[in-house]
Amino acid sequence: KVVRSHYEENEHTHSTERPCAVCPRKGICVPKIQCPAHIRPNSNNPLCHLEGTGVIGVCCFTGNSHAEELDQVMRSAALNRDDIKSVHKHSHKKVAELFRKADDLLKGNNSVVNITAPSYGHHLSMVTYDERVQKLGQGGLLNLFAAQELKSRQSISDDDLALGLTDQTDGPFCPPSPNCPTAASRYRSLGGECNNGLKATWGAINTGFERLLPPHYSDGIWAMRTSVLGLPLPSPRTVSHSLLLDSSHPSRTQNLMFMQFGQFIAHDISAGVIFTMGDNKPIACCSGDGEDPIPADQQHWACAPIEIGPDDPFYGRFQHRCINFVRTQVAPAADCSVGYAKQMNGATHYPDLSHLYGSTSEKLESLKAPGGLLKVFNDYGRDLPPTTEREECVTTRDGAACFDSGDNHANQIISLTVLHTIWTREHNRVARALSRMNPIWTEETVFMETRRILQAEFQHIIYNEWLPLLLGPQLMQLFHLYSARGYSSAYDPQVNPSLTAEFSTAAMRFGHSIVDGKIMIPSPRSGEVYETISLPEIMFQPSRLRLVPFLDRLLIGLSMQAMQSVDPFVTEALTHYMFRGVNPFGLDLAAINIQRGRDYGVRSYNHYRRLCGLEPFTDFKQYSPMAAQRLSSVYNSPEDVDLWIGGLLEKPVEGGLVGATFAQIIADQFSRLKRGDRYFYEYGHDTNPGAFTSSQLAEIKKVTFSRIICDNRDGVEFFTQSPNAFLRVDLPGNSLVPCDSPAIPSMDLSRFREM
Ligand code: HEM
Ligand SMILES: [Ca+2]
Repeated sequence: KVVRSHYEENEHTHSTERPCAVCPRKGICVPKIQCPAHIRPNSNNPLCHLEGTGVIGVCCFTGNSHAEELDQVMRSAALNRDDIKSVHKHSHKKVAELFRKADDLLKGNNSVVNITAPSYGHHLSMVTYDERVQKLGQGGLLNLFAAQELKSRQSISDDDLALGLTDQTDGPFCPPSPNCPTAASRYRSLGGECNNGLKATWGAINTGFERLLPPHYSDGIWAMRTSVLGLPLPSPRTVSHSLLLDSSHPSRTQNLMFMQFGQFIAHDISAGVIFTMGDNKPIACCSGDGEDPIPADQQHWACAPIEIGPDDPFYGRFQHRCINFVRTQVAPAADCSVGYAKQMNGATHYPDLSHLYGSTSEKLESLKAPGGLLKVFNDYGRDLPPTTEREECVTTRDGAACFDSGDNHANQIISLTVLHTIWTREHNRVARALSRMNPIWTEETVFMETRRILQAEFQHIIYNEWLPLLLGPQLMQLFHLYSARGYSSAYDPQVNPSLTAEFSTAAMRFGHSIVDGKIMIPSPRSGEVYETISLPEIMFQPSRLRLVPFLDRLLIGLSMQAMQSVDPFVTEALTHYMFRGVNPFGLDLAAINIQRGRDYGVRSYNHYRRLCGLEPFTDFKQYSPMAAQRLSSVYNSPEDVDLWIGGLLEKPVEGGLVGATFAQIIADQFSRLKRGDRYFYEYGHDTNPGAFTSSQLAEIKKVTFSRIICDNRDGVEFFTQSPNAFLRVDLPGNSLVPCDSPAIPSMDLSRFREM
């Protein structure tokens, strides 16, 4: 039988008979993206057939994961000791100088973002209160400047740098190693450390994003990318307003709950940590409200403000020439090595509900209530998340409320706050049931067992319900993402679960295209819209949650309203008005996404096409005529196109929502998060120290998101729910049914009674 590769039309026709089905030299046949080393010059990775699919992959010799293993072998000569010593000294001096300069800036009155400015909302979406970050961030810079200095002394080559210098373990800063218990804990650690028996920091909070491909920094280390033609890249704001229009294209299948759940997943696993002034104050890079960039010699060194052209169709009206943008902190490598910048993730990389429970014991303690419960704000008989005194909501007038969460970002948009509410209630529901069944358990046991069950429910919903709708059946199968029948045996201790820069700055941000600028709140009288809320009105303004019928109405509204499609159309709520508060303008999230990709040193779009085995677009004409015309009006070369933009222009994969490049970056990420997580809910006792019994696992696998909604909403006006919570209710087979319908099964918690 002759099969044609679906990845690369002209590549190769060959037979599924041996030897194509078998890799030489103990190579493993994997999708191309899982073997980044295959695109290196001189690499010789034979093509092969992926098991059972006829799809073409490559024979990979680098452990079926990152390019890392090979990098170590390829590292050239060791560095001279004296050289290193003087480099360390230089680096300490430079960091001390920078921080002194930043302190001086604080004395002026122009350096901190005003609390009423839209950029303050941006800051609140990213700020971390983890005290360890300050020192780690400085350490990251120390090691970074050491790399810069070594390079300027010509002690290391560009190739060495691109390969990450992973065996050079002599940077000026060494992060503290985690203290792992000798016997593995039954529960995940709060910060994600000690998951991998040998690599204790893999997937932990405050560690770096890994990457699929070596970075594109213009100095090889941290400076932001320029055009391949040596010119500056177009301003991200120009790209945004020239390419991304606001026009409604509702999805024919998915509802807004799919969107909202996506953001909820994103907040669990991905949270870039940006630089701040002392005391966590937001750095200002523009003067006033955004009139102009602050002159370079007076700017904070972490500033990379986005320039707005004088003829900007929106910001021009306000004579604005600048959008505030602060760069992401750099994480020191666990092995103290020096090298190019890897940005710091302020969330545990695993989907473990860290945004619900917090990632430090101090935070967790502040969220716990007696009886193994999570604290709530009991609002006239309804449980809402606990309120916070921190200034992070737009109004503080009487009756307003602002809520706490594990990650401090739950108020960003009210539909996100609603999901935090639902999961808080689910914790307390399960905890009460466990505690009734197991009266001898301590409060702590009740709490930790409940957390373990909720983490499993959440993972099950992601892999069983959410991802298949995003990626379509073929990639789900190719990347082994479907749930197993019983236990899964996919764990691989060689796989680094860490998020990739490409996933966080581009592929997973497909979600910004599916946001609708308005949320329709239905009235209990069927078919009528009671209220249409414009999105910027509910950013950092969650007080509506206190209105008794609101939570139920929003939940049903999210399931009835279509989400937007993944395409180059993004709502103005995000591109003009994000976090506007009381201002006539807000921020442009699209421009921020593009700048963030450049901040992380993510390569241009074509590199990832090649990585996925797709033909690169070397001529703008290879895009659709409309896109080609717009792209060529802003970019100097097709090799410059930003990954997030290129990805949004692709047409969706069969049965999924995103195009081939995003789909593969996302599939690769969730495959790592499964294979590289010893505590993944489907693993048995041979792998997982907190494994479920097979009958418990079978109960967990009955859980759907519709069940979680049914069990935890108020049930005041609406009593029905669609079986698939992420699909439109007008699809055949998904119309609203009562919550006790067999179409929405429940897990039997009696399986969790201790014998
Ligand atoms: C509901 C409206 C949403 C708003 C207002 C919003 C806003 C934001 C903001 C302000 C950032 C930080 C940008 C930066 O400085 O780099 C961000 C990052 C991000 N967003 Fe959204 N977002 C929304 C929905 C979504 C959805 C639906 C998804 C996914 C399905 C998503 C995925 C992400 C990801 C992956 C990041 C990167 C997080 C990080 O590592 O820092 N967002 N978003
Ligand atoms: Ca997490």
